[in-house]
Amino acid sequence: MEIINISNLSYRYHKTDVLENINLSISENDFLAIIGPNGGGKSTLLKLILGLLTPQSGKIEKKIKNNQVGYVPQNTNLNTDFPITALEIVLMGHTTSKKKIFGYSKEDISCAMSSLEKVGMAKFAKSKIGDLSGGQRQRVFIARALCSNPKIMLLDEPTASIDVKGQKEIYELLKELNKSICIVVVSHDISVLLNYAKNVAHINKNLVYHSLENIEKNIDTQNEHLCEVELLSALGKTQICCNHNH
Ligand SMILES: Nc1ncnc2c1ncn2[C@@H]1O[C@H](COP(=O)(O)OP(=O)(O)OP(=O)(O)O)[C@@H](O)[C@H]1O
Repeated sequence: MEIINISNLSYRYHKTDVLENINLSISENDFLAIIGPNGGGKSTLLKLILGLLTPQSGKIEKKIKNNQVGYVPQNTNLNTDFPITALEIVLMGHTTSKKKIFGYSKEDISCAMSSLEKVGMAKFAKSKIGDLSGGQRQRVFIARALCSNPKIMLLDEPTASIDVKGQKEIYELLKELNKSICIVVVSHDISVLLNYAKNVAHINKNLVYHSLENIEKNIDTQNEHLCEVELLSALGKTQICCNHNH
Protein backbone atom coordinates (compact mmCIF):
# COMPACT_ATOMS: atom_id res chain seq x y z
CA MET A 1 0.00 0.00 0.00
CA GLU A 2 1.26 3.45 -0.91
CA ILE A 3 1.85 5.71 2.12
CA ILE A 4 3.46 8.75 0.46
CA ASN A 5 2.88 10.11 -3.01
CA ILE A 6 4.92 13.02 -4.34
CA SER A 7 3.80 14.54 -7.61
CA ASN A 8 5.33 17.29 -9.78
CA LEU A 9 7.14 18.73 -6.77
CA SER A 10 9.60 21.60 -7.19
CA TYR A 11 11.47 23.55 -4.52
CA ARG A 12 13.74 26.57 -4.60
CA TYR A 13 15.65 28.41 -1.87
CA HIS A 14 15.41 32.12 -2.72
CA LYS A 15 15.90 32.08 -6.49
CA THR A 16 17.86 28.82 -6.77
CA ASP A 17 15.98 25.73 -7.96
CA VAL A 18 17.01 22.76 -5.82
CA LEU A 19 14.38 20.17 -6.78
CA GLU A 20 12.57 20.09 -10.09
CA ASN A 21 9.46 18.14 -11.01
CA ILE A 22 9.94 15.28 -8.52
CA ASN A 23 7.59 12.30 -8.71
CA LEU A 24 7.94 9.52 -6.15
CA SER A 25 5.72 6.86 -4.61
CA ILE A 26 6.74 5.23 -1.30
CA SER A 27 4.96 2.09 -0.11
CA GLU A 28 4.55 0.75 3.43
CA ASN A 29 7.16 -2.02 3.15
CA ASP A 30 9.68 -0.05 1.10
CA PHE A 31 13.40 0.28 1.88
CA LEU A 32 14.26 3.31 -0.22
CA ALA A 33 17.80 4.65 -0.56
CA ILE A 34 18.13 8.29 -1.57
CA ILE A 35 21.53 8.88 -3.13
CA GLY A 36 23.14 11.66 -5.14
CA PRO A 37 25.92 14.25 -5.10
CA ASN A 38 26.52 16.85 -2.37
CA GLY A 39 24.00 19.64 -2.74
CA GLY A 40 21.78 17.47 -4.98
CA GLY A 41 18.70 18.13 -2.81
CA LYS A 42 18.43 14.93 -0.72
CA SER A 43 18.03 16.57 2.70
CA THR A 44 15.68 19.14 1.20
CA LEU A 45 13.43 16.32 -0.02
CA LEU A 46 13.38 14.76 3.47
CA LYS A 47 12.47 18.14 5.00
CA LEU A 48 9.63 18.49 2.49
CA ILE A 49 8.32 15.01 3.37
CA LEU A 50 8.53 15.90 7.07
CA GLY A 51 6.55 19.09 6.44
CA LEU A 52 9.43 21.31 7.65
CA LEU A 53 9.43 22.98 4.22
CA THR A 54 6.51 23.71 1.89
CA PRO A 55 6.89 23.09 -1.85
CA GLN A 56 6.40 26.07 -4.18
CA SER A 57 4.71 23.75 -6.65
CA GLY A 58 3.46 20.17 -6.76
CA LYS A 59 2.21 18.20 -3.77
CA ILE A 60 3.05 15.57 -1.17
CA GLU A 61 0.17 13.33 -0.13
CA LYS A 62 0.70 11.47 3.14
CA LYS A 63 -1.69 8.61 3.77
CA ILE A 64 -0.48 8.36 7.38
CA LYS A 65 -0.58 10.81 10.28
CA ASN A 66 2.28 13.30 10.82
CA ASN A 67 3.23 11.62 14.12
CA GLN A 68 3.66 8.30 12.29
CA VAL A 69 6.72 9.68 10.51
CA GLY A 70 9.94 8.99 12.48
CA TYR A 71 13.03 11.08 11.76
CA VAL A 72 16.70 10.52 12.54
CA PRO A 73 18.50 13.75 11.60
CA GLN A 74 22.03 14.25 10.34
CA ASN A 75 24.84 15.10 12.78
CA THR A 76 23.50 13.39 15.89
CA ASN A 77 27.12 13.33 17.10
CA LEU A 78 26.96 16.99 18.03
CA ASN A 79 26.88 18.11 21.70
CA THR A 80 28.08 14.79 23.07
CA ASP A 81 29.33 16.60 26.21
CA PHE A 82 25.77 17.40 27.21
CA PRO A 83 25.06 15.39 30.43
CA ILE A 84 22.03 13.43 29.24
CA THR A 85 21.43 9.67 29.32
CA ALA A 86 20.40 7.38 26.47
CA LEU A 87 17.00 6.85 28.13
CA GLU A 88 16.42 10.63 28.40
CA ILE A 89 17.20 11.05 24.69
CA VAL A 90 14.69 8.33 23.79
CA LEU A 91 12.03 9.84 26.07
CA MET A 92 12.20 13.03 23.98
CA GLY A 93 10.69 11.02 21.12
CA HIS A 94 7.28 10.78 22.81
CA THR A 95 4.81 12.82 20.84
CA THR A 96 1.74 11.92 22.85
CA SER A 97 3.08 12.29 26.40
CA LYS A 98 0.82 14.28 28.70
CA LYS A 99 3.64 14.93 31.19
CA LYS A 100 6.04 17.02 29.16
CA ILE A 101 7.28 19.47 31.80
CA PHE A 102 7.57 17.64 35.13
CA GLY A 103 8.92 14.27 34.05
CA TYR A 104 7.51 11.24 32.27
CA SER A 105 4.89 8.65 33.13
CA LYS A 106 5.68 4.98 33.84
CA GLU A 107 4.13 4.17 30.44
CA ASP A 108 6.51 6.62 28.70
CA ILE A 109 9.51 5.06 30.45
CA SER A 110 8.47 1.51 29.67
CA CYS A 111 7.82 2.47 26.02
CA ALA A 112 11.26 4.15 25.82
CA MET A 113 12.88 1.06 27.36
CA SER A 114 11.12 -1.13 24.82
CA SER A 115 12.46 1.09 22.00
CA LEU A 116 15.97 0.78 23.44
CA GLU A 117 15.44 -2.99 23.60
CA LYS A 118 14.51 -3.09 19.91
CA VAL A 119 17.81 -1.45 18.95
CA GLY A 120 19.89 -3.58 21.36
CA MET A 121 20.69 -0.67 23.70
CA ALA A 122 18.58 -1.39 26.82
CA LYS A 123 21.66 -2.12 28.94
CA PHE A 124 23.00 1.36 28.11
CA ALA A 125 19.82 3.18 29.21
CA LYS A 126 21.60 4.98 32.07
CA SER A 127 24.81 5.67 30.13
CA LYS A 128 25.67 9.26 29.27
CA ILE A 129 25.24 9.80 25.54
CA GLY A 130 28.83 11.11 25.32
CA ASP A 131 30.19 7.82 26.70
CA LEU A 132 28.72 5.78 23.82
CA SER A 133 30.37 4.96 20.50
CA GLY A 134 29.12 6.64 17.31
CA GLY A 135 27.21 3.48 16.31
CA GLN A 136 25.65 3.04 19.76
CA ARG A 137 24.63 6.71 19.80
CA GLN A 138 22.97 6.34 16.42
CA ARG A 139 20.99 3.35 17.75
CA VAL A 140 19.74 5.56 20.59
CA PHE A 141 18.53 8.17 18.08
CA ILE A 142 16.81 5.41 16.09
CA ALA A 143 15.14 4.29 19.35
CA ARG A 144 13.97 7.88 19.90
CA ALA A 145 12.34 7.86 16.45
CA LEU A 146 10.71 4.49 17.26
CA CYS A 147 8.92 5.96 20.29
CA SER A 148 6.06 7.36 18.23
CA ASN A 149 5.39 3.96 16.60
CA PRO A 150 6.19 5.28 13.12
CA LYS A 151 4.94 3.69 9.91
CA ILE A 152 7.88 5.25 8.08
CA MET A 153 11.34 6.22 9.32
CA LEU A 154 13.45 8.81 7.50
CA LEU A 155 17.18 8.71 8.24
CA ASP A 156 19.61 11.37 6.98
CA GLU A 157 23.15 9.92 6.63
CA PRO A 158 22.73 7.53 9.60
CA THR A 159 26.17 5.96 9.19
CA ALA A 160 28.26 9.09 8.61
CA SER A 161 31.36 9.00 10.85
CA ILE A 162 30.68 5.43 12.02
CA ASP A 163 33.28 2.70 11.36
CA VAL A 164 32.57 0.02 8.74
CA LYS A 165 31.55 -2.66 11.28
CA GLY A 166 29.20 -0.20 13.02
CA GLN A 167 27.72 0.81 9.66
CA LYS A 168 26.88 -2.78 8.80
CA GLU A 169 25.26 -3.25 12.23
CA ILE A 170 23.10 -0.15 11.68
CA TYR A 171 21.97 -1.44 8.27
CA GLU A 172 21.22 -4.89 9.75
CA LEU A 173 19.10 -3.14 12.39
CA LEU A 174 17.26 -1.15 9.68
CA LYS A 175 16.67 -4.38 7.76
CA GLU A 176 15.09 -5.90 10.87
CA LEU A 177 12.95 -2.78 11.47
CA ASN A 178 11.92 -2.86 7.79
CA LYS A 179 9.88 -6.01 8.56
CA SER A 180 7.28 -3.66 10.05
CA ILE A 181 8.33 -0.08 9.11
CA CYS A 182 9.05 1.62 5.81
CA ILE A 183 12.67 2.82 5.78
CA VAL A 184 13.96 5.80 3.77
CA VAL A 185 17.71 6.42 4.06
CA VAL A 186 19.75 9.27 2.62
CA SER A 187 23.29 7.98 2.25
CA HIS A 188 26.56 8.25 0.40
CA ASP A 189 27.44 4.61 1.27
CA ILE A 190 26.18 3.27 -2.03
CA SER A 191 27.99 -0.04 -1.84
CA VAL A 192 26.56 -0.90 1.60
CA LEU A 193 23.11 0.46 0.80
CA LEU A 194 22.74 -1.65 -2.31
CA ASN A 195 22.74 -4.78 -0.15
CA TYR A 196 19.76 -3.50 1.85
CA ALA A 197 17.68 -1.15 -0.31
CA LYS A 198 14.74 -2.37 -2.36
CA ASN A 199 14.59 0.82 -4.40
CA VAL A 200 16.95 3.70 -5.10
CA ALA A 201 16.14 7.33 -5.89
CA HIS A 202 19.09 9.24 -7.34
CA ILE A 203 18.58 12.95 -6.76
CA ASN A 204 20.47 15.74 -8.46
CA LYS A 205 17.76 18.39 -8.80
CA ASN A 206 15.79 15.79 -10.80
CA LEU A 207 14.98 12.30 -9.56
CA VAL A 208 15.86 9.05 -11.31
CA TYR A 209 14.29 5.91 -9.81
CA HIS A 210 15.72 2.38 -9.84
CA SER A 211 13.95 -0.70 -8.54
CA LEU A 212 16.41 -3.23 -7.08
CA GLU A 213 13.89 -5.84 -5.94
CA ASN A 214 14.21 -8.26 -8.80
CA ILE A 215 17.93 -8.21 -9.33
CA GLU A 216 20.57 -10.43 -7.84
CA LYS A 217 22.54 -8.50 -5.21
CA ASN A 218 25.99 -10.02 -5.20
CA ILE A 219 28.06 -7.14 -3.92
CA ASP A 220 30.50 -8.26 -1.26
CA THR A 221 30.69 -5.57 1.43
CA GLN A 222 31.67 -7.77 4.36
CA ASN A 223 34.83 -5.99 5.37
CA GLU A 224 35.36 -2.81 3.46
CA HIS A 225 33.86 -0.31 1.11
CA LEU A 226 34.08 -0.93 -2.58
CA CYS A 227 35.90 1.69 -4.59
CA GLU A 228 33.87 3.27 -7.37
CA VAL A 229 35.42 1.09 -10.05
CA GLU A 230 34.58 -2.10 -8.10
CA LEU A 231 31.11 -0.78 -7.46
CA LEU A 232 30.46 -0.09 -11.12
CA SER A 233 31.69 -3.54 -12.02
CA ALA A 234 29.44 -5.06 -9.33
CA LEU A 235 26.52 -3.09 -10.71
CA GLY A 236 27.40 -4.51 -14.13
CA LYS A 237 27.09 -8.03 -12.67
CA THR A 238 23.68 -7.22 -11.29
CA GLN A 239 22.59 -6.07 -14.73
CA ILE A 240 21.14 -2.74 -13.67
CA CYS A 241 20.49 -1.09 -16.97
CA CYS A 242 20.40 2.69 -17.12
CA ASN A 243 19.13 4.34 -20.24
CA HIS A 244 19.79 7.83 -19.01
CA ASN A 245 22.67 10.04 -17.90
CA HIS A 246 22.90 10.87 -14.20
N1 LIG B 1 18.34 26.90 4.15
C1 LIG B 1 18.92 27.00 2.95
N2 LIG B 1 18.99 28.20 2.32
C2 LIG B 1 19.55 28.32 1.10
N3 LIG B 1 20.07 27.30 0.40
C3 LIG B 1 20.04 26.07 0.98
C4 LIG B 1 19.47 25.87 2.27
N4 LIG B 1 19.57 24.55 2.59
C5 LIG B 1 20.18 23.96 1.53
N5 LIG B 1 20.46 24.87 0.57
C6 LIG B 1 21.09 24.59 -0.73
O1 LIG B 1 20.25 23.71 -1.45
C7 LIG B 1 21.02 22.74 -2.16
C8 LIG B 1 20.57 21.34 -1.74
O2 LIG B 1 20.93 21.13 -0.38
P1 LIG B 1 20.63 19.75 0.37
O3 LIG B 1 21.14 19.91 1.77
O4 LIG B 1 19.21 19.38 0.17
O5 LIG B 1 21.54 18.76 -0.48
P2 LIG B 1 22.03 17.29 -0.12
O6 LIG B 1 21.84 16.47 -1.35
O7 LIG B 1 21.35 16.79 1.12
O8 LIG B 1 23.57 17.54 0.14
P3 LIG B 1 24.64 16.74 1.07
O9 LIG B 1 24.85 15.41 0.42
O10 LIG B 1 25.86 17.61 0.98
O11 LIG B 1 24.08 16.66 2.47
C9 LIG B 1 22.48 23.05 -1.86
O12 LIG B 1 22.99 23.83 -2.90
C10 LIG B 1 22.41 23.86 -0.57
O13 LIG B 1 23.48 24.78 -0.51
